Amino acid sequence: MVEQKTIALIAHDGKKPEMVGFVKDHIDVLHAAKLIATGTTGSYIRKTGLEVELKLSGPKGGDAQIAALAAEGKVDAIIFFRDPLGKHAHEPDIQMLMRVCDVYNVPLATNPATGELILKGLL
Ligand SMILES: O=C(CO)COP(=O)(O)O
Repeated sequence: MVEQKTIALIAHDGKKPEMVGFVKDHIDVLHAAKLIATGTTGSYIRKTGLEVELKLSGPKGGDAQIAALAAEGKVDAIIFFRDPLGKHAHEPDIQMLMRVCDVYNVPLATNPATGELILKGLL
């Protein structure tokens, strides 16, 4: 049996519509994965009908929770649509998540084009 992949989905507020569009465009492949998401992003993704495990909201520690899972080898890829035009109180957590991905060689997509390549390679 092929092992189910775990994918984390995260989007800043300015990028949530793009994340929902991305999820809808790839809903068939995403059905095959175990999905986790930061709280608010996940609540939007649920509306597409996909099952997703919700972590805390990003600013309340959700990015840190997902980073911890990545460090433990429990996440196969992270798709994180950051808003490059926004300012975030939890910027240290965002940087930490990206750093952990580099420390542990976890695939990290920060835009839909890369997200698509990751899904093609993984699922
Ligand atoms: O802030 C986030 C990522 O840094 C996303 O968190 P939410 O999905 O809870 O909005």
